[in-house]
Amino acid sequence: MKAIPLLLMGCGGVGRQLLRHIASCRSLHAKQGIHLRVVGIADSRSLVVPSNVSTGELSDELLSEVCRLKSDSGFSLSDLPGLGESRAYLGAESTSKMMEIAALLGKSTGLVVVDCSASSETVNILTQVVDLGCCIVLANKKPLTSSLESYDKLMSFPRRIRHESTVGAGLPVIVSLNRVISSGDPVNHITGSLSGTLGYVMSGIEDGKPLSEVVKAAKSLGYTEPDPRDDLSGMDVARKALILARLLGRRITMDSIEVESLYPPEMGPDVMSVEEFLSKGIVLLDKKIQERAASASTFAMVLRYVCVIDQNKCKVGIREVPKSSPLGRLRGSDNLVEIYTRCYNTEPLVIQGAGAGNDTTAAGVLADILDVQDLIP
Ligand SMILES: NC(=O)C1=CN([C@@H]2O[C@H](COP(=O)(O)OP(=O)(O)OC[C@H]3O[C@@H](n4cnc5c(N)ncnc54)[C@H](OP(=O)(O)O)[C@@H]3O)[C@@H](O)[C@H]2O)C=CC1
Ligand SMILES: N[C@@H](CC=O)C(=O)O
Repeated sequence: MKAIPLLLMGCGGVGRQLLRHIASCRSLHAKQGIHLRVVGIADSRSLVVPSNVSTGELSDELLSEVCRLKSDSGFSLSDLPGLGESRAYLGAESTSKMMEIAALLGKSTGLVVVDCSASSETVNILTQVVDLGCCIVLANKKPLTSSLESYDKLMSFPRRIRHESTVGAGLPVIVSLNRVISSGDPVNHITGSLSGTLGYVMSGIEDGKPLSEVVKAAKSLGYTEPDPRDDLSGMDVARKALILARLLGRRITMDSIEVESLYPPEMGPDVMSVEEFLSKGIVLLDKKIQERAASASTFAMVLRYVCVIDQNKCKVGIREVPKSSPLGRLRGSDNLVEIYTRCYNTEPLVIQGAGAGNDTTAAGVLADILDVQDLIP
Protein backbone atom coordinates (compact mmCIF):
# COMPACT_ATOMS: atom_id res chain seq x y z
CA MET A 1 0.00 0.00 0.00
CA LYS A 2 1.40 3.42 -0.95
CA ALA A 3 0.95 6.07 1.76
CA ILE A 4 0.44 9.67 0.64
CA PRO A 5 1.24 12.02 3.54
CA LEU A 6 -0.77 15.22 3.54
CA LEU A 7 -0.95 18.40 5.54
CA LEU A 8 -4.15 20.43 5.36
CA MET A 9 -4.29 24.18 5.87
CA GLY A 10 -7.85 25.40 6.39
CA CYS A 11 -10.55 23.54 8.16
CA GLY A 12 -13.66 25.45 7.12
CA GLY A 13 -16.49 24.25 4.88
CA VAL A 14 -14.19 22.89 2.14
CA GLY A 15 -11.41 21.56 4.42
CA ARG A 16 -13.85 19.65 6.62
CA GLN A 17 -15.63 18.18 3.61
CA LEU A 18 -12.24 17.04 2.29
CA LEU A 19 -11.55 15.25 5.59
CA ARG A 20 -14.96 13.55 5.36
CA HIS A 21 -14.26 12.50 1.75
CA ILE A 22 -10.86 11.10 2.77
CA ALA A 23 -12.38 9.00 5.55
CA SER A 24 -15.32 7.80 3.43
CA CYS A 25 -13.06 6.82 0.48
CA ARG A 26 -10.77 4.58 2.56
CA SER A 27 -11.91 1.30 0.97
CA LEU A 28 -11.96 2.75 -2.57
CA HIS A 29 -8.41 4.06 -2.10
CA ALA A 30 -7.30 0.76 -0.56
CA LYS A 31 -8.47 -1.01 -3.73
CA GLN A 32 -6.27 1.43 -5.68
CA GLY A 33 -3.34 0.61 -3.36
CA ILE A 34 -3.35 4.04 -1.77
CA HIS A 35 -3.68 5.33 1.77
CA LEU A 36 -3.99 9.05 2.53
CA ARG A 37 -2.03 9.67 5.72
CA VAL A 38 -3.11 12.95 7.34
CA VAL A 39 -0.05 14.30 9.18
CA GLY A 40 -1.38 17.74 10.06
CA ILE A 41 -4.45 19.95 10.08
CA ALA A 42 -4.14 23.72 10.53
CA ASP A 43 -6.68 26.47 11.08
CA SER A 44 -5.98 30.21 11.37
CA ARG A 45 -4.41 29.87 14.80
CA SER A 46 -3.23 26.33 15.36
CA LEU A 47 -2.00 23.00 14.05
CA VAL A 48 -2.67 19.42 15.14
CA VAL A 49 -0.17 16.69 14.29
CA PRO A 50 0.36 13.05 15.27
CA SER A 51 3.16 12.29 17.78
CA ASN A 52 5.36 10.83 15.02
CA VAL A 53 4.84 12.53 11.66
CA SER A 54 7.23 10.17 9.87
CA THR A 55 5.14 7.08 10.49
CA GLY A 56 1.98 8.14 12.32
CA GLU A 57 -1.24 9.84 11.27
CA LEU A 58 -4.30 11.56 12.69
CA SER A 59 -6.90 8.83 13.14
CA ASP A 60 -10.23 8.90 11.29
CA GLU A 61 -11.92 9.26 14.69
CA LEU A 62 -9.91 12.44 15.28
CA LEU A 63 -10.70 13.71 11.76
CA SER A 64 -14.38 13.22 12.46
CA GLU A 65 -14.08 15.00 15.82
CA VAL A 66 -12.27 17.88 14.09
CA CYS A 67 -15.14 18.14 11.59
CA ARG A 68 -17.74 18.10 14.35
CA LEU A 69 -16.08 20.66 16.59
CA LYS A 70 -14.86 22.99 13.82
CA SER A 71 -18.44 23.32 12.57
CA ASP A 72 -18.88 25.72 15.52
CA SER A 73 -17.38 28.99 14.40
CA GLY A 74 -14.76 30.23 16.85
CA PHE A 75 -13.54 26.78 17.86
CA SER A 76 -9.75 26.48 17.64
CA LEU A 77 -7.97 23.20 16.87
CA SER A 78 -5.75 23.86 19.88
CA ASP A 79 -8.83 23.36 22.09
CA LEU A 80 -9.48 19.85 20.77
CA PRO A 81 -10.16 17.49 23.65
CA GLY A 82 -8.91 13.87 23.64
CA LEU A 83 -5.83 14.50 21.48
CA GLY A 84 -4.24 11.30 22.84
CA GLU A 85 -0.86 10.84 21.17
CA SER A 86 -1.41 13.83 18.89
CA ARG A 87 -0.14 17.33 19.68
CA ALA A 88 -1.39 20.87 19.09
CA TYR A 89 0.73 23.93 18.30
CA LEU A 90 -0.39 27.55 18.54
CA GLY A 91 0.41 30.74 16.60
CA ALA A 92 3.97 31.13 15.28
CA GLU A 93 4.86 27.68 16.65
CA SER A 94 2.34 26.08 14.28
CA THR A 95 3.98 27.73 11.26
CA SER A 96 7.45 26.56 12.31
CA LYS A 97 6.11 23.07 12.94
CA MET A 98 4.59 22.97 9.43
CA MET A 99 7.93 23.98 7.94
CA GLU A 100 9.68 21.35 10.04
CA ILE A 101 7.29 18.66 8.75
CA ALA A 102 7.77 19.82 5.15
CA ALA A 103 11.56 19.69 5.56
CA LEU A 104 11.40 16.24 7.12
CA LEU A 105 8.95 14.61 4.72
CA GLY A 106 9.18 16.57 1.46
CA LYS A 107 12.13 14.67 0.03
CA SER A 108 11.81 11.43 2.04
CA THR A 109 8.24 10.12 2.17
CA GLY A 110 6.90 12.98 0.05
CA LEU A 111 4.27 15.42 1.34
CA VAL A 112 1.21 17.03 -0.22
CA VAL A 113 0.48 20.44 1.29
CA VAL A 114 -3.18 21.26 0.72
CA ASP A 115 -4.46 24.85 1.01
CA CYS A 116 -8.19 25.02 1.74
CA SER A 117 -7.92 28.32 3.56
CA ALA A 118 -9.12 31.64 2.19
CA SER A 119 -6.01 33.39 3.46
CA SER A 120 -3.35 35.39 1.65
CA GLU A 121 -0.86 34.42 4.36
CA THR A 122 -0.37 30.81 3.25
CA VAL A 123 1.62 31.92 0.20
CA ASN A 124 4.71 32.39 2.43
CA ILE A 125 4.57 28.76 3.51
CA LEU A 126 3.72 27.44 0.05
CA THR A 127 6.55 29.26 -1.72
CA GLN A 128 9.00 27.71 0.77
CA VAL A 129 7.67 24.14 0.70
CA VAL A 130 8.07 23.87 -3.08
CA ASP A 131 11.84 23.95 -2.57
CA LEU A 132 11.54 21.21 0.04
CA GLY A 133 10.19 18.73 -2.51
CA CYS A 134 6.52 18.99 -1.49
CA CYS A 135 3.55 18.83 -3.83
CA ILE A 136 0.92 21.54 -3.51
CA VAL A 137 -2.85 21.33 -3.97
CA LEU A 138 -4.91 24.52 -3.77
CA ALA A 139 -8.56 25.43 -3.44
CA ASN A 140 -7.40 28.86 -2.25
CA LYS A 141 -6.96 31.29 -5.16
CA LYS A 142 -4.96 33.91 -3.28
CA PRO A 143 -1.52 32.24 -3.50
CA LEU A 144 -1.79 32.20 -7.31
CA THR A 145 -3.05 35.76 -7.58
CA SER A 146 -0.53 37.68 -5.50
CA SER A 147 2.79 38.84 -6.98
CA LEU A 148 4.21 37.40 -10.18
CA GLU A 149 7.29 36.45 -8.18
CA SER A 150 5.23 34.18 -5.88
CA TYR A 151 3.34 32.81 -8.87
CA ASP A 152 6.58 31.89 -10.64
CA LYS A 153 7.89 30.24 -7.50
CA LEU A 154 4.71 28.15 -7.03
CA MET A 155 4.79 27.17 -10.68
CA SER A 156 8.51 26.40 -10.71
CA PHE A 157 7.78 22.66 -10.58
CA PRO A 158 4.54 22.56 -12.64
CA ARG A 159 4.06 18.81 -12.21
CA ARG A 160 4.00 19.27 -8.45
CA ILE A 161 1.14 21.76 -8.25
CA ARG A 162 -2.58 21.13 -8.77
CA HIS A 163 -5.26 23.80 -8.37
CA GLU A 164 -8.31 22.53 -10.20
CA SER A 165 -10.70 23.81 -7.51
CA THR A 166 -9.47 27.39 -7.80
CA VAL A 167 -11.61 27.85 -10.94
CA GLY A 168 -15.04 26.26 -11.30
CA ALA A 169 -14.77 24.26 -8.03
CA GLY A 170 -14.74 20.55 -9.05
CA LEU A 171 -15.19 21.24 -12.78
CA PRO A 172 -12.25 20.21 -15.01
CA VAL A 173 -11.43 23.74 -16.19
CA ILE A 174 -7.69 23.92 -15.41
CA VAL A 175 -6.93 20.44 -16.71
CA SER A 176 -8.83 21.12 -19.94
CA LEU A 177 -7.11 24.43 -20.50
CA ASN A 178 -3.69 22.92 -19.73
CA ARG A 179 -4.29 20.19 -22.31
CA VAL A 180 -5.26 22.73 -24.94
CA ILE A 181 -2.16 24.81 -24.13
CA SER A 182 0.16 21.76 -24.16
CA SER A 183 -1.13 20.76 -27.57
CA GLY A 184 -0.03 24.10 -29.01
CA ASP A 185 -3.60 25.06 -29.90
CA PRO A 186 -3.60 28.87 -29.44
CA VAL A 187 -6.34 30.19 -27.14
CA ASN A 188 -8.05 33.23 -28.65
CA HIS A 189 -10.38 34.01 -25.81
CA ILE A 190 -12.19 32.61 -22.80
CA THR A 191 -15.57 33.75 -21.64
CA GLY A 192 -18.05 32.55 -19.08
CA SER A 193 -19.76 32.73 -15.76
CA LEU A 194 -17.20 31.75 -13.14
CA SER A 195 -18.94 32.44 -9.86
CA GLY A 196 -21.29 29.98 -8.20
CA THR A 197 -22.48 32.73 -5.87
CA LEU A 198 -23.11 35.32 -8.58
CA GLY A 199 -24.75 32.69 -10.80
CA TYR A 200 -27.08 31.77 -7.96
CA VAL A 201 -27.69 35.46 -7.19
CA MET A 202 -28.41 36.45 -10.81
CA SER A 203 -30.81 33.58 -11.48
CA GLY A 204 -32.53 34.30 -8.14
CA ILE A 205 -32.97 37.96 -9.10
CA GLU A 206 -34.33 36.81 -12.47
CA ASP A 207 -36.95 34.86 -10.48
CA GLY A 208 -37.92 38.07 -8.66
CA LYS A 209 -36.12 37.39 -5.38
CA PRO A 210 -34.35 40.24 -3.56
CA LEU A 211 -30.55 40.37 -3.78
CA SER A 212 -30.28 40.46 0.03
CA GLU A 213 -32.24 37.23 0.32
CA VAL A 214 -30.37 35.25 -2.35
CA VAL A 215 -26.94 36.31 -1.05
CA LYS A 216 -27.82 35.02 2.44
CA ALA A 217 -29.08 31.76 0.90
CA ALA A 218 -25.86 31.41 -1.16
CA LYS A 219 -23.85 31.89 2.02
CA SER A 220 -25.80 29.23 3.89
CA LEU A 221 -25.35 26.81 0.97
CA GLY A 222 -21.54 27.21 1.23
CA TYR A 223 -21.18 28.98 -2.14
CA THR A 224 -19.82 32.33 -0.96
CA GLU A 225 -16.39 33.27 0.28
CA PRO A 226 -16.14 33.72 4.07
CA ASP A 227 -17.01 37.40 3.42
CA PRO A 228 -19.66 37.40 0.61
CA ARG A 229 -18.43 40.84 -0.43
CA ASP A 230 -15.42 39.03 -1.88
CA ASP A 231 -17.94 37.57 -4.39
CA LEU A 232 -20.14 40.67 -4.75
CA SER A 233 -17.15 42.95 -5.39
CA GLY A 234 -16.22 40.76 -8.36
CA MET A 235 -12.81 40.12 -6.76
CA ASP A 236 -13.33 36.37 -6.49
CA VAL A 237 -14.16 36.17 -10.21
CA ALA A 238 -11.25 38.51 -11.00
CA ARG A 239 -8.91 36.10 -9.16
CA LYS A 240 -10.21 33.22 -11.30
CA ALA A 241 -9.75 35.34 -14.42
CA LEU A 242 -6.19 36.14 -13.36
CA ILE A 243 -5.43 32.45 -12.78
CA LEU A 244 -6.69 31.60 -16.27
CA ALA A 245 -4.90 34.55 -17.88
CA ARG A 246 -1.62 33.64 -16.18
CA LEU A 247 -2.01 30.05 -17.40
CA LEU A 248 -2.26 31.52 -20.89
CA GLY A 249 1.10 33.16 -20.27
CA ARG A 250 -0.08 36.71 -19.55
CA ARG A 251 2.33 38.45 -17.17
CA ILE A 252 -0.36 40.50 -15.45
CA THR A 253 -1.48 41.34 -11.91
CA MET A 254 -4.88 42.09 -10.36
CA ASP A 255 -4.73 45.79 -11.30
CA SER A 256 -4.83 44.84 -15.00
CA ILE A 257 -8.33 43.41 -14.53
CA GLU A 258 -11.40 45.58 -15.01
CA VAL A 259 -13.80 44.68 -12.20
CA GLU A 260 -17.42 45.75 -11.60
CA SER A 261 -18.60 45.67 -7.98
CA LEU A 262 -22.21 45.11 -6.91
CA TYR A 263 -21.83 47.27 -3.80
CA PRO A 264 -20.41 50.78 -3.21
CA PRO A 265 -17.14 51.54 -1.32
CA GLU A 266 -19.11 52.81 1.70
CA MET A 267 -20.27 49.22 2.33
CA GLY A 268 -16.75 47.81 2.11
CA PRO A 269 -14.96 45.67 4.71
CA ASP A 270 -13.09 48.72 6.08
CA VAL A 271 -16.39 50.43 6.83
CA MET A 272 -18.69 47.68 8.11
CA SER A 273 -18.46 44.09 9.38
CA VAL A 274 -19.86 41.12 7.43
CA GLU A 275 -22.75 40.93 9.92
CA GLU A 276 -23.59 44.62 9.51
CA PHE A 277 -23.40 44.34 5.74
CA LEU A 278 -25.74 41.34 5.70
CA SER A 279 -28.20 42.76 8.22
CA LYS A 280 -28.31 46.44 7.20
CA GLY A 281 -26.19 47.22 4.14
CA ILE A 282 -27.23 44.76 1.48
CA VAL A 283 -30.99 45.49 1.61
CA LEU A 284 -30.20 48.98 0.33
CA LEU A 285 -28.94 47.38 -2.91
CA ASP A 286 -32.09 45.33 -3.62
CA LYS A 287 -34.01 47.99 -5.55
CA LYS A 288 -31.32 49.06 -8.01
CA ILE A 289 -30.41 45.55 -9.19
CA GLN A 290 -34.09 44.55 -9.38
CA GLU A 291 -34.77 47.57 -11.63
CA ARG A 292 -31.78 46.68 -13.81
CA ALA A 293 -33.07 43.09 -14.15
CA ALA A 294 -36.61 44.31 -14.94
CA SER A 295 -35.35 46.66 -17.63
CA ALA A 296 -33.28 43.85 -19.22
CA SER A 297 -36.25 41.47 -19.17
CA THR A 298 -38.33 43.80 -21.37
CA PHE A 299 -35.87 42.91 -24.16
CA ALA A 300 -35.87 39.16 -23.30
CA MET A 301 -32.45 39.64 -21.68
CA VAL A 302 -31.18 38.57 -18.25
CA LEU A 303 -28.29 39.75 -16.07
CA ARG A 304 -25.23 37.55 -15.72
CA TYR A 305 -21.86 38.25 -14.11
CA VAL A 306 -19.51 37.54 -16.99
CA CYS A 307 -15.75 37.11 -17.32
CA VAL A 308 -13.97 37.86 -20.60
CA ILE A 309 -10.31 37.14 -21.23
CA ASP A 310 -8.96 37.92 -24.68
CA GLN A 311 -5.65 38.95 -26.22
CA ASN A 312 -5.86 42.52 -24.95
CA LYS A 313 -8.12 42.63 -21.93
CA CYS A 314 -9.37 40.84 -18.89
CA LYS A 315 -12.73 42.07 -17.68
CA VAL A 316 -15.40 40.91 -15.19
CA GLY A 317 -18.79 42.49 -14.64
CA ILE A 318 -22.55 42.40 -15.15
CA ARG A 319 -23.76 41.93 -18.70
CA GLU A 320 -27.19 41.70 -20.24
CA VAL A 321 -27.36 38.46 -22.23
CA PRO A 322 -30.24 36.90 -24.19
CA LYS A 323 -32.35 34.71 -21.91
CA SER A 324 -32.13 31.95 -24.52
CA SER A 325 -28.31 32.01 -24.77
CA PRO A 326 -26.08 29.43 -23.01
CA LEU A 327 -25.21 32.04 -20.34
CA GLY A 328 -28.82 33.16 -20.07
CA ARG A 329 -29.99 29.58 -19.51
CA LEU A 330 -27.58 29.02 -16.60
CA ARG A 331 -29.33 28.37 -13.31
CA GLY A 332 -28.26 28.35 -9.67
CA SER A 333 -24.60 27.88 -8.84
CA ASP A 334 -23.71 26.41 -12.25
CA ASN A 335 -20.63 27.82 -13.99
CA LEU A 336 -20.06 27.95 -17.73
CA VAL A 337 -16.64 28.32 -19.34
CA GLU A 338 -16.24 28.69 -23.11
CA ILE A 339 -12.72 28.33 -24.51
CA TYR A 340 -12.18 29.57 -28.09
CA THR A 341 -9.04 28.29 -29.81
CA ARG A 342 -7.87 27.50 -33.33
CA CYS A 343 -9.35 23.98 -33.04
CA TYR A 344 -12.42 25.19 -31.12
CA ASN A 345 -13.00 28.18 -33.32
CA THR A 346 -16.65 28.76 -34.08
CA GLU A 347 -17.93 26.22 -31.55
CA PRO A 348 -16.02 26.64 -28.28
CA LEU A 349 -14.84 23.97 -25.90
CA VAL A 350 -17.50 24.20 -23.18
CA ILE A 351 -17.25 23.18 -19.53
CA GLN A 352 -20.42 23.52 -17.50
CA GLY A 353 -21.79 22.35 -14.17
CA ALA A 354 -21.89 23.05 -10.44
CA GLY A 355 -19.27 25.74 -9.82
CA ALA A 356 -19.41 26.11 -6.05
CA GLY A 357 -20.25 24.21 -2.89
CA ASN A 358 -18.17 22.41 -0.29
CA ASP A 359 -18.89 18.94 -1.63
CA THR A 360 -17.89 19.47 -5.25
CA THR A 361 -14.92 21.69 -4.30
CA ALA A 362 -13.55 19.16 -1.81
CA ALA A 363 -14.04 16.39 -4.40
CA GLY A 364 -11.92 18.43 -6.83
CA VAL A 365 -9.22 18.83 -4.17
CA LEU A 366 -9.25 15.11 -3.42
CA ALA A 367 -8.91 14.24 -7.11
CA ASP A 368 -5.92 16.63 -7.30
CA ILE A 369 -4.26 14.90 -4.33
CA LEU A 370 -4.65 11.52 -6.03
CA ASP A 371 -3.33 13.01 -9.25
CA VAL A 372 0.11 13.68 -7.73
CA GLN A 373 0.47 10.14 -6.34
CA ASP A 374 3.16 9.22 -8.90
CA LEU A 375 5.38 11.96 -7.50
CA ILE A 376 5.25 10.42 -4.03
CA PRO A 377 8.17 8.00 -3.58
N1 LIG B 1 -16.92 27.05 -1.11
C1 LIG B 1 -16.72 26.91 -2.42
O1 LIG B 1 -17.66 26.67 -3.18
C2 LIG B 1 -15.37 27.05 -2.99
C3 LIG B 1 -14.32 27.51 -2.24
N2 LIG B 1 -13.08 27.64 -2.77
C4 LIG B 1 -12.02 28.14 -1.93
O2 LIG B 1 -11.79 27.25 -0.84
C5 LIG B 1 -11.24 27.97 0.23
C6 LIG B 1 -11.94 27.59 1.52
O3 LIG B 1 -13.27 28.03 1.47
P1 LIG B 1 -14.23 27.76 2.72
O4 LIG B 1 -13.96 26.42 3.28
O5 LIG B 1 -15.60 28.09 2.27
O6 LIG B 1 -13.71 28.87 3.75
P2 LIG B 1 -13.96 28.94 5.33
O7 LIG B 1 -13.93 30.36 5.73
O8 LIG B 1 -15.13 28.09 5.70
O9 LIG B 1 -12.65 28.22 5.94
C7 LIG B 1 -11.40 28.80 5.88
C8 LIG B 1 -10.50 28.03 6.82
O10 LIG B 1 -9.18 28.50 6.65
C9 LIG B 1 -8.60 28.68 7.94
N3 LIG B 1 -7.50 29.62 7.86
C10 LIG B 1 -7.53 30.98 7.78
N4 LIG B 1 -6.27 31.46 7.74
C11 LIG B 1 -5.45 30.38 7.76
C12 LIG B 1 -4.05 30.23 7.74
N5 LIG B 1 -3.23 31.29 7.68
N6 LIG B 1 -3.53 28.98 7.78
C13 LIG B 1 -4.33 27.89 7.84
N7 LIG B 1 -5.68 27.99 7.87
C14 LIG B 1 -6.22 29.22 7.83
C15 LIG B 1 -9.75 29.14 8.79
O11 LIG B 1 -9.42 28.98 10.16
P3 LIG B 1 -10.45 29.28 11.37
O12 LIG B 1 -11.36 28.08 11.38
O13 LIG B 1 -9.56 29.36 12.55
O14 LIG B 1 -11.14 30.56 11.03
C16 LIG B 1 -10.84 28.20 8.29
O15 LIG B 1 -10.72 26.97 8.96
C17 LIG B 1 -11.35 29.46 -0.13
O16 LIG B 1 -10.09 29.92 -0.56
C18 LIG B 1 -12.33 29.48 -1.28
O17 LIG B 1 -12.11 30.52 -2.19
C19 LIG B 1 -12.80 27.30 -4.05
C20 LIG B 1 -13.81 26.82 -4.87
C21 LIG B 1 -15.19 26.71 -4.42
N1 LIG C 1 -17.26 31.89 -3.78
C1 LIG C 1 -16.90 31.16 -4.93
C2 LIG C 1 -16.55 29.76 -4.54
C3 LIG C 1 -15.74 29.10 -5.55
O1 LIG C 1 -14.69 29.56 -5.97
C4 LIG C 1 -18.05 31.13 -5.93
O2 LIG C 1 -19.13 31.52 -5.55
O3 LIG C 1 -17.83 30.74 -7.08
